[in-house]
Amino acid sequence: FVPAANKPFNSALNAVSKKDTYSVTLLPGDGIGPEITAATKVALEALTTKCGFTIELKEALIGGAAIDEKNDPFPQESLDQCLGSDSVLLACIGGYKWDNNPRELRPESGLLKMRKEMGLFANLRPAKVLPQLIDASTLKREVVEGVDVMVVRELTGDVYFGTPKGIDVIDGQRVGYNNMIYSESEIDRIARVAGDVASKRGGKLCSVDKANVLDVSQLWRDVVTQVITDDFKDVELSHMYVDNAAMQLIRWPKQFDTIVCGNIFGDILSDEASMLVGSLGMLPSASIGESGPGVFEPCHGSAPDIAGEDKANPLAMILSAAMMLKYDLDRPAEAQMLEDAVEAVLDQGIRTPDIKQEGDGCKLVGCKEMGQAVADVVASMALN
Ligand SMILES: NC(=O)C1=CN([C@@H]2O[C@H](COP(=O)(O)OP(=O)(O)OC[C@H]3O[C@@H](n4cnc5c(N)ncnc54)[C@H](O)[C@@H]3O)[C@@H](O)[C@H]2O)C=CC1
Ligand SMILES: CC(C)CC(=O)C(=O)O
Ligand SMILES: [Mg+2]
Repeated sequence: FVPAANKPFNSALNAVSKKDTYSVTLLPGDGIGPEITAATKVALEALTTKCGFTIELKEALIGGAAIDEKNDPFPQESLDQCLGSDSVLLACIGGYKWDNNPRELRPESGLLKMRKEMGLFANLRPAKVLPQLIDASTLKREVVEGVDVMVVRELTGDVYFGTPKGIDVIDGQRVGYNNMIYSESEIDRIARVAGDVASKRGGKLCSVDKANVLDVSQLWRDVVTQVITDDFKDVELSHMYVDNAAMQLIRWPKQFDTIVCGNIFGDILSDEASMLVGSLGMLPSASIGESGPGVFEPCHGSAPDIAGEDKANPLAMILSAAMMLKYDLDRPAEAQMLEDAVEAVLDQGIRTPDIKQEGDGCKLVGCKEMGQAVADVVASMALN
């Protein structure tokens, strides 16, 4: 597992070399998924037209949509299609309709299966505060201005996958249990990704755990310490208990550069970090493994409370597409164009409801119009 020196992080991916035509699997999923997918397609199409290359987007089923059609939240044919693509772009899954299904027939099981079967053990969740959105955060301007944190979340272990698990009747009452479990090798590989990410960013890595109470966290701390001190000598490593980290992220987030943590702590802390940025609808992510295509997905869920109302913010998915261009498709310049276009749209004062402030003088738009606005900017950009 050798870090690639020329990459902004150790993707360790079989990233394809730059070419004219790419195949990408598109997983629209549930809730706001189809809406943000449509908006992202419009933006991507403008980009590929402008830059003269092709991304062949082929849809596949995941989540509730797959349950409804195939009685399986991640059918084998979807997995095969993903594995055969250059990359995968996912919207989001889940919804009330499937909440009472047996566990194996819930949308979330499809998402977990996809991550496990594709070996996507590292999830990179950048929370970078854009100057245009400083006032969209519920926190004070001086707290969030300039924040740039990368959460490196382990994605295929922890309580989400540990066994034994279940709900049994013991001594006449129901008892529910899951197992928080990590092997040394699982910790080692995520620590190497985090060390590489940190060394290519600000050089500071904070490992978050609960080693004061949990044995699994003690092992986490021991292995992370060994990997970083032995093999990433330029990285300054610190450790923090997760309860304190949750508080420090709000108190003074600028103390963090790169954070590494297990699956559940990373899930929670990254949603928290989204409010530094202003909205969960702004947070992209990259899910990567040691080989094969990555999956690029917003951090948020299917937002059933606003689904079908053209209110969703598509920028997290559009920024996830930018991460895909950069890390999986060898198109860093085009990724930068998409990111620049998002900022230009925000500069124009265009806002979906989640990032609109009362009296800010900005124009309120829906999901569709936001996607089109990004596409319009891309179409008007000069090529270098
Ligand atoms: N990766 C995925 O597909 C994920 C799926 N889920 C699933 O999503 C469903 C809903 O879960 P929640 O806990 O409500 O989390 P959620 O992330 O879907 O929504 C939380 C809040 O953020 C808002 N929000 C989320 N994305 C937004 C966007 N792009 N634009 C504007 N507002 C946005 C929602 O309206 C809601 O108020 C559940 O079934 C859950 O299991 C949850 C998290 C991740
Ligand atoms: C539905 C969960 C399994 C996923 C989640 O919350 C996430 O990946 O952020
Ligand atoms: Mg989550």
